[in-house]
Amino acid sequence: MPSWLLQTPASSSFRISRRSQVTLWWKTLRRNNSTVAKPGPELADLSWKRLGVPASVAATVRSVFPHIEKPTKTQARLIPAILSGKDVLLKDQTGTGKSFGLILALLSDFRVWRSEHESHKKPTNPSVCALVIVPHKDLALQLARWIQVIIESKIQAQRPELPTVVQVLAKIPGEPLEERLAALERVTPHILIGTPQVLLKNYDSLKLHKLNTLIVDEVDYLIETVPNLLDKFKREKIRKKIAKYPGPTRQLLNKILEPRMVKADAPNTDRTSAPIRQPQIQHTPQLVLSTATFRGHLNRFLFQGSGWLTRGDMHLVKINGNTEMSTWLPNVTHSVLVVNEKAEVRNIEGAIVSHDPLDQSTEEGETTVQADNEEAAFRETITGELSEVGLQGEDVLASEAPGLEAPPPWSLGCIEAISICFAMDVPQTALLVTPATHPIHKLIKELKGYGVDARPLDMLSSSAGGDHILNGKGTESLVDDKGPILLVSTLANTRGLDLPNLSHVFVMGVPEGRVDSYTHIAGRTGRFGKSGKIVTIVEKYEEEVDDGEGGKKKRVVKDEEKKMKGILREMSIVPRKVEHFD
Ligand SMILES: Nc1ncnc2c1ncn2[C@@H]1O[C@H](COP(=O)(O)OP(=O)(O)OP(=O)(O)O)[C@@H](O)[C@H]1O
Repeated sequence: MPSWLLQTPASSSFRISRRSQVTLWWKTLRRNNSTVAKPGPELADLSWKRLGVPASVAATVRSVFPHIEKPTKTQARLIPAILSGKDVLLKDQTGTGKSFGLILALLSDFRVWRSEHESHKKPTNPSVCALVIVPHKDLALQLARWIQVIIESKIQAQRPELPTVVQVLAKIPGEPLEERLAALERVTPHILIGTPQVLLKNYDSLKLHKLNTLIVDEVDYLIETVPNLLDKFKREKIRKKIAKYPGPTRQLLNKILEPRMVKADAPNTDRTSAPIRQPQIQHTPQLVLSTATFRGHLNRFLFQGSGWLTRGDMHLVKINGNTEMSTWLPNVTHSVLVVNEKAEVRNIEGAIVSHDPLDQSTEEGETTVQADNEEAAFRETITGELSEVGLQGEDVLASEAPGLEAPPPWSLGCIEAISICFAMDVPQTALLVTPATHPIHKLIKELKGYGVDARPLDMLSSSAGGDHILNGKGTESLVDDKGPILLVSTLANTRGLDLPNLSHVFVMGVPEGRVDSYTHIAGRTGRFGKSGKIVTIVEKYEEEVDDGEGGKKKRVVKDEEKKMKGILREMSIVPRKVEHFD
């Protein structure tokens, strides 16, 4: 295993909105009358330097990431916004370089490094300057790896020790958390990247008193909000539940941004209900929230319920990119395979042989998709809150303990469909995204039985993901002489991960968060103009089972095909046929 992973700090000193929703977003932007960073054709030509990235950082990026020639449009708006010290709300497609842009901005931000500029002496009361909250350990490791590659590049004349620059605080399997906490106690990094539960649990030992920048990546996943379209009673119930049991990210933001919230809640002398906005509350860190699926209800919560954005419109930049998946991932095709109770596999109804971007025909009916989606997105958010990666791994192992044999939650037809597509189509690397409830090791064993080289996605193992972030360039080195591999993971553990050379993503079942989840899963491939295929395997059957009361039979219907049709229609995606199943 390469040294940087072994070297823990301790050992070294939109979803695609329909048009109406896009309009709503923009209306909200206007109503809030804040500074909106508008794209311009000239942005593509801007050099890093013009964005505020120091020449040395820009030269290093060019040297260690040769494929990165110029800023993306998102980065051209994001980096100056962060450097301005304003709060930033960023919504743009998957794979537009949002996370990379966040890291570059931090590396370019004088405020993050100022203790070293101000004095050559060791600071007496050092503080973390930038805190980055991410949903899972692999994303934390990926971001830290990018920073390490830049900091330790040969062309950097002075190379600071990595733990002084960045540390990761997350549960890493096989590594005691205490070691990371001890390292954090010994050396305060400028940038701390962590997962919410671990950060919250250890909040009192984090040195955040001079925090400049607070970033939440994949924010819609980390901050639970009440979906719009549920009925009033349900909405109220969920609101109460969230108020009683706020997730760890909410709690962290409440603690860190408390001075702003106190001011906002203070008695208002002019007897209006408008929050008080005073310059003296600006000492709280800048807040940066980023995701590809920034929903209206999250937006509303941020402005009307959170108390976090009380510095006024002059202190806020909103960046809103393109939201149509068909335009942002033009080289990605979407297929759905439907498995019945006899393990027979067919293409979803309405799938076409060749993709015609002009053919956007849709079917009638299924008007409840939006409401379902909102509710499912909420459920997924809550699940995400409760299951950080480490915990989920433990759950999986527990469910696979001997003596607890339960029938697998997938059908044989699903496994066969994946195996056939994998054998026929995948040249190098594919990803299989399963529901969080699936026992991954059992699934892998079953896939291996069909000849698939399946491995759990694991950034710490060079043979199952780690090489990707280690070489910083791609997944080529994942593939040994044996042939293509299938990395297996859950949605919770793949959000935001960058695996540039994936050609295929297989999805088992309807993603729980519906359109939002599907957007993030699909966004693992087809990044930066590459092509990719998403194949979702769903079940449709009707069967009679005992009702458990008096031997009567009841009819059980599972129709995931209908749900997938709804998702694709909402995203204006026309599915393509997988030819092996015609
Ligand atoms: N300016 C650029 N030009 C070309 N490639 C870039 C550029 N910036 C970042 N990349 C590449 O894009 C990938 C990173 O994308 P990143 O994870 O930042 O996207 P993202 O918008 O955060 O995606 P997601 O929404 O899925 O989290 C990396 O492979 C990185 O090398």
